[in-house]
Amino acid sequence: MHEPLTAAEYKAIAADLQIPTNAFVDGAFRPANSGKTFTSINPASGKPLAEVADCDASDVDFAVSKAREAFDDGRWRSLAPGERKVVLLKLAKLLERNRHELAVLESLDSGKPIRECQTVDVPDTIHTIRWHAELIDKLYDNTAPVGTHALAMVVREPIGVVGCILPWNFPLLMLAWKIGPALASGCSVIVKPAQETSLTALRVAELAHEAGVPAGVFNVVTGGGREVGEPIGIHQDVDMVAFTGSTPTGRHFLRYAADSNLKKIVLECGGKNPAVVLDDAEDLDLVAEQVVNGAFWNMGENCSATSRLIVHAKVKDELLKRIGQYMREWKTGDPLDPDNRIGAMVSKTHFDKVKSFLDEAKKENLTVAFGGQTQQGIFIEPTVVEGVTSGSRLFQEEIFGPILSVTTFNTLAEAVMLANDTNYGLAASVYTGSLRNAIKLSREIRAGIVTVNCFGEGDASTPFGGYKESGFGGRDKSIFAHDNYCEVKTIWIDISDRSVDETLR
Ligand SMILES: NC(=O)C1=CN([C@@H]2O[C@H](COP(=O)(O)OP(=O)(O)OC[C@H]3O[C@@H](n4cnc5c(N)ncnc54)[C@H](O)[C@@H]3O)[C@@H](O)[C@H]2O)C=CC1
Ligand code: BAL
Repeated sequence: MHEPLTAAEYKAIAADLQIPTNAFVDGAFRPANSGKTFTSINPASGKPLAEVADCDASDVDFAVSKAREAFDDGRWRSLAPGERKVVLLKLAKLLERNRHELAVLESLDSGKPIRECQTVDVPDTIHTIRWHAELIDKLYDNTAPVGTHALAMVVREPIGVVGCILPWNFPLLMLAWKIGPALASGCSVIVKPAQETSLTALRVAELAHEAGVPAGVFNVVTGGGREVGEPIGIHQDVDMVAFTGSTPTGRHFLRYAADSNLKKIVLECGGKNPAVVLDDAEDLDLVAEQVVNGAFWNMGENCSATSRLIVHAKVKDELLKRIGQYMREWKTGDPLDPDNRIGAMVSKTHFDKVKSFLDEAKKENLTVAFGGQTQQGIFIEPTVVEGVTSGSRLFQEEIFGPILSVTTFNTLAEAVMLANDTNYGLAASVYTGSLRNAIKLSREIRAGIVTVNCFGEGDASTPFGGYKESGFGGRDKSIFAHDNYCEVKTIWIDISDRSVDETLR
């Protein structure tokens, strides 16, 4: 279904793209109230890709009023779940039909390799929308065990108007992780894409409208964090914010909620994810392949990227040799060429941040085992740095780029201590031939996702989110995500013959 095209075919699609550039509010594209735009850059070429509406608080106010209107009059929330499902499945179909265009737009806007856009970002986006659509007419409400004198119904209701604040590393997929359950549940959404990557969200909103999502239910307001994100965060009429991005920005949203209407906040933030390799790991080739994929997939611009290799001292040299071999398959270059697995960093600002960690490695006299170079433009080669200790910035800080640090240990207790020795707790991988060690480590590592003898993020049916400073308030994906977008209401119906005095007792 998601058959790859050739580089020439992708370039032909790129040349013909109709790029959406205005905000999408109340079922129509609109420029910013101020008429201002910002330039979206193609990170691979450094050239302008589009002039996008640079919205502000007045655009947010308008979008929220339309989203509220749509929520209150019930044009979406009051449909039977099965009716919302039909519309969302139609959206999935339209996404499928436009899959090549969406993949190319995503790649041009973010610098991601097209092979990943085509094989992961777009199909997983479609699958996520389908999964939540298919779930929604199979969820039952409950009755509480209160006895026969009353019927106590416990019902879920859509929470209302939801702000979805998106990052730039998976623009389509993070959109789907938020709007999938939010729209299926009956909420209205105001999506704020990252400024670096606004384009695919606009196209999806247009397709959702075509699929039959009513006007006002799915709005996209483009612009900066301070100009659009903050007004959503402090808005009195936004009931919830679902956020993916950095931990410092996540903290802002907790403050916005505290300073406004105590809106519900769900945060999916950064990670500093370990791959722990024990000396009983059975197949070091498999370990090397998985670690390389975990570290360098999406250029390491991934909150769940494997960024710390914590390896038993006995197997470190052998594993690094094999990692070096697998890294040869990870060519850096033009993201629209499906042979390349490493594209451009998302922006010059982010490139500078990631490069500063290469400089830091030099400053700390660490050994660069592989890579370590930048390439013309804002490309960074996959890099492995050895001898990193827990005090190093490379060990503690989220790099969000293709840099893997290597630290050795000698005992299991030391491995657990190192794995847990950061403020983050999103994901971890454990490589071992012992079932006992796999279970022990999976339990002792404080992270929301632990994979055994593989790297991965689960699938649509598994919750995604972190412990500690990696997350707050709920999980993305799976049936748990629906809880984020719902209030729980108790409806108590007394059917006893008792007097008021008796029922009060
Ligand atoms: N957990 C994750 O998936 C992500 C983590 N990051 C981390 O964050 C670092 C910085 O990247 P950024 O793009 O600056 O991420 P960010 O966390 O600042 O941006 C995420 C979203 O929040 C918005 N935003 C930014 N500042 C805001 C504010 N004060 N109020 C309201 N909304 C605001 C942005 O416009 C964007 O839509 C990266 O180097 C990486 O370490 C970045 C993107 C995704
Ligand atoms: N790995 C998918 C979620 C994220 O990076 O934000």
